[in-house]
Order: sequence, then C-alpha cells, then structure tokens
Amino acid sequence: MISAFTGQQIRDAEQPLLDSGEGAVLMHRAAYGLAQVVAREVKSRRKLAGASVTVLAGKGNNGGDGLFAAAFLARRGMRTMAILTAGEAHPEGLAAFVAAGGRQLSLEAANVEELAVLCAGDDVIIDALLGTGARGGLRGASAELAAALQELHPRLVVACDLPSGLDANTGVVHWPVLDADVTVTFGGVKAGLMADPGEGCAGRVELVRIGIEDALEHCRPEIRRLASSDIGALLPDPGRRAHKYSRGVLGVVAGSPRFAGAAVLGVHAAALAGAGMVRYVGPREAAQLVLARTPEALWETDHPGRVQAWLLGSGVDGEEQLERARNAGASALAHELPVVVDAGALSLLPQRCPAHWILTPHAGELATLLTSLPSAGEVEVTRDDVESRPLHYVRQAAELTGATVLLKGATTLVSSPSGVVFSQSDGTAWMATAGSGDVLAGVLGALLAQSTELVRHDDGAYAALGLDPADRWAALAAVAASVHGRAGTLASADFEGGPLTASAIMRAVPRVIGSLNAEYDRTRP
Ligand SMILES: NC(=O)C1=CN([C@@H]2O[C@H](COP(=O)(O)OP(=O)(O)OC[C@H]3O[C@@H](n4cnc5c(N)ncnc54)[C@H](O)[C@@H]3O)[C@@H](O)[C@H]2O)[C@@H](O)CC1
Ligand SMILES: Nc1ncnc2c1ncn2[C@@H]1O[C@H](COP(=O)(O)OP(=O)(O)O)[C@@H](O)[C@H]1O
Ligand SMILES: [K+]
Repeated sequence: MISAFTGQQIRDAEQPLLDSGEGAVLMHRAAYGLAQVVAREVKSRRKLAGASVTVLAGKGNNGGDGLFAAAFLARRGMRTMAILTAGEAHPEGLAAFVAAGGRQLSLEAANVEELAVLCAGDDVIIDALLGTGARGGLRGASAELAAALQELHPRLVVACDLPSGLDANTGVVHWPVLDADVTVTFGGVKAGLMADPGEGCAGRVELVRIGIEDALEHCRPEIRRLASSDIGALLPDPGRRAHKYSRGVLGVVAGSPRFAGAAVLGVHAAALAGAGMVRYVGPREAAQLVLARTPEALWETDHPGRVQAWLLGSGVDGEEQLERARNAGASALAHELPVVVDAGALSLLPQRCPAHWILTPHAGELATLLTSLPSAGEVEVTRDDVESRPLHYVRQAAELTGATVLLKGATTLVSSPSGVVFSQSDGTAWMATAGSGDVLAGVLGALLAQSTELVRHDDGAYAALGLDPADRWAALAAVAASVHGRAGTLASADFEGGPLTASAIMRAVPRVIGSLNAEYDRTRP
C-alpha cells in the first residue's frame, strides 16, 4: 500500500531531525535524489553532458532543493541556469549552484516572456518555486512564467516535491500550474499527489527517501492507495469446496426499457468478476437482452430469491423499476446486506446508510446528491465544485450519508464514513465512455457478494491493513476501482493503446483478476 500524508505530517516527521541540526542533511538527500531522477530522465532521451537544465527557484527550501540539485547536475556536465523568482533565494543552495558554475537570472515583470522562451527549449525544467510551505498559489510574475511555459509545451518538466501551486494536503490546484512529467517527492508522498486535480498535474510520482520514513509509519495516512500485492490479498478466493451459493449471489436491479444496456453490462460484468450467480430483477424487455448476453443469469420479477449483496440503480428509470430498487434496498437494510447504489438509486437513500452501502456517483451525481441532502445545509453544489475539490466532497458525502462513497473519475476516490480515503488511478482516459460505470458497478457488486463474510469477520488481509471493520468496505470498493481501471488499461493495450468500449473493459476483467491472483500466489509471504 502506498500511503500519502499532509504537509503538516511531513513537517512533524522532519522536526526532530531539524531540531538536532540535520536540516542540511535532509535537504542534501532530497536534492541528490531529485538530481538522480532528472539525470535518468534526460539520459533516456539524450547524452547528459551538454544537456540544458533550468531550475525555477522560489525563495524557500523548495527552491533550495532545486538549486542544490542543479549544482549536482552542473558537476555532471549539464548546462545549468537558475531563474530566481522572488528577488532572494535559499542562500546555501544559491552558493552551491554558483560554485558549480551555474548561471542565474532574476525574474521580473518585464522579462517574463523573454525568460519563458529562453528556457522552454531546454532539455529539462525543474519546478522548485513552491513546496509544502506554500500558502495559496503562484502570484505575480511567477504565475505569469508558469502560464507562459505551459503554453510553450516544454520538453520535460520535473517538479520538486510537488508541482508549484498544488495544495499538498488536498490536491486542490491554484491555477496556473506548470504540468510536470515527473514529480520527485521527498520523505513521503503528499496527499495532494493522489487526488485530482493535483494528481493530473503531477505526472509520474517518484518518492525519494530522506530519513523520515520510519517516523511517518506511525502516522494515519491521509490517503491510501492499494498496490497489486494488496489487491491480490483482498480478492476473494473461492476455495476448493466452493459451490455457486457459497461463492455469493448478487441481485441486480438495473436497466429499464429505456436504458436496457446498463442491465446487460452490469449483470455480465458481475458474472465475469466471479459472482457465483446473478439474479436479475427487472422488466421483460431488459431481461431478454440480459439473458441473451448472460444466459447464466436468472430473471426474477418481483420476489427474488436469496442474495448476499445487491446492485441497485444503473440505468434505472421509470416508477416500476424504481419501486423494485426501493424494495430491494429495504430488504437489504432489513437483512444487513451490502449494496452498490449507482445512478438512479442515488435518489433512494434512507435517512442514514450503513457503511456497507457503497454509493458510486460520478462528479455530477455527487453534486446532485449533496445538493439534495438536508444535512448539507441547503447549499447548491455543482459538478465544477466537486471536480475542483473531490477529496473534500467525497469525505463530506460519506460523513453525511453514513455510506461508503466511491467517486468516479480519472483518479477514483473512496471514502468511508469515518473519513478513511483510498485513491486508485489504474485506468486510462479511454475509459471515459458510455457504460464504463455500469461495468464498475457490476464488478463491485460481484466482489461484495463474494466477500461479505470476509470483510465483516476477516482477521487476515483486511485486518492487516489496520482498518476498523467499517472502513474495510472502502478497501473493497478500492479493489473494484483498481480491477476496473486495470481492465481498461489492459484492454486498451490489446488495441495498441487505442479506444475502448465498455464491453472491451468488461471482457478484460477475468484476465486482470487472474493475473493479480497469480502474482499474489507467486509472491505471498
Ligand atoms: N524542512 C526540511 O528540512 C526539508 C524541506 N524540504 C523542502 O522544503 C520545502 C518546504 O520548504 P519551505 O517551508 O521553505 O516552503 P516553500 O519552499 O514551499 O516556500 C515557502 C516560502 O515561499 C513563500 N510563499 C508561500 N506561499 C507563497 C506564494 N503563494 N507565493 C509566493 N511565495 C510564497 C513563503 O513566505 C516562504 O518564504 C518542501 O516542499 C521540500 O521541497 C526538503 O529539502 C526536505 C527537507
Ligand atoms: N479520464 C479518465 N481516466 C480514467 N478513467 C476514467 C476517466 N474518466 C472516467 N473514468 C472512469 O470511467 C468510468 C465512467 O463511469 P460513468 O461516468 O458512471 O459512466 P457511465 O455512466 O456511462 O457508465 C468510471 O469508472 C471512471 O472512474
Ligand atoms: K515545486
């Protein structure tokens, strides 16, 4: 699992070392790690000696890291320039940079365009304007420089600790920000690098150890990300004596005469993700299509047989089907069954949901949900609001509803009602296609049906994550998001990285589960 921390948690972990006079050592390690990554990136493109690098240096320690890193790179034969943006610079960093032969220029309102053009053609730009000490975003000439460079599409941008202008705690972005190809972050991953829109500006994130990692191990992460080994451990294992009922039966109230495809995709995805059986509850027209695609499913009209979990809402439209979803929800509440609440069923929530109800809105649906919640205080929340502050709103929705909330997007965030957050970003932008969310709902439903007992009572893989039982549903939702994202990436790779349909994502699900299981079997302790 990758853990991400707030800026304050990182500073607290650094403090004892700063108090004992080791600040310079920390900075040296950070700068050396940054220089190593920059050198590796440049060398993968051309010869290092003679390559050009410009460091954009603010006045704080982030600028100091950048200047020390540039000094290392100068000694390895790179042509180095520093643009000092604040009229002053980290004194020791600047001294080291100058001693290594670096050239310095000062940014002023009058020379923004000129300096932007001067460095845009460099082999690499290091963004060391602002780090965890930032209050708000870039201002004045620094902001203009970042905006101008963004327009000029530099060859390679490496962000020092985090892209400047990004909030380290939340991923909120104060525009303009210079998008990074790689972010080299120090000591611990900043939470803002694992939530959009911040993650979208950060490129690939590389962690450099500086000696505070043991201290961070005792902190509760702000955000967690499951790695393939965690997912392998959490995926349900049928066991040799399994039969279809022990595997888990999923009931599905999805689709409608108007949106029959949602039922077809949800049911088939659930079958492919390993549900022992799927009971489809819905109108005849939709059921005929469901059974044509998934003859393994059962069609039940209004009194479905026993299930271990429900999937409600994808493509549900019209009073008749809404009523079936309402009834299934009431039965799930009475029997304490876990439920995936998607799309049309998001308007059917009880006063207070249990944590084993997992809501799966996209940003627009979350905005509608929050606007309609009386407990949110009658404020209108827009899709833009959610997209600008997804971490805030996913937590708020989980807290106010009591449910686990999975907010879909390029980075998918899952929050438990207690505020434990998972972030998965395993997909490709080709997954933004109609029906993709229906497939996710089917995968999650199948995992719920198979894992209910395990999540409630497990002393193994879930407990090993150190989560309270109510937070384990969020981990399971993160597993589903990751499997779905990996399936999209794998399916797209089959087409040389080309576009996808929801059906193609779905077909890759068994291969993803198979390979995660195989990897886990090979590497398990
Ligand atoms: N504390 C340490 O010893 C270490 C810190 N490290 C680096 O230090 C960074 C944090 O350094 P600092 O605390 O100096 O903070 P920053 O380097 O982020 O910058 C803070 C400085 O910029 C000014 N500032 C804040 N917001 C601004 C804005 N919106 N526009 C313009 N100026 C603004 C502040 O007045 C302050 O002088 C980390 O991100 C990391 O790169 C690393 O070297 C590792 C060790
Ligand atoms: N840019 C993106 N990159 C990766 N995955 C994405 C991106 N945009 C959307 N997705 C994923 O695609 C799915 C879209 O779901 P949704 O919006 O509900 O679509 P639909 O309602 O058509 O099924 C979600 O799982 C989401 O996380
Ligand atoms: K930075």
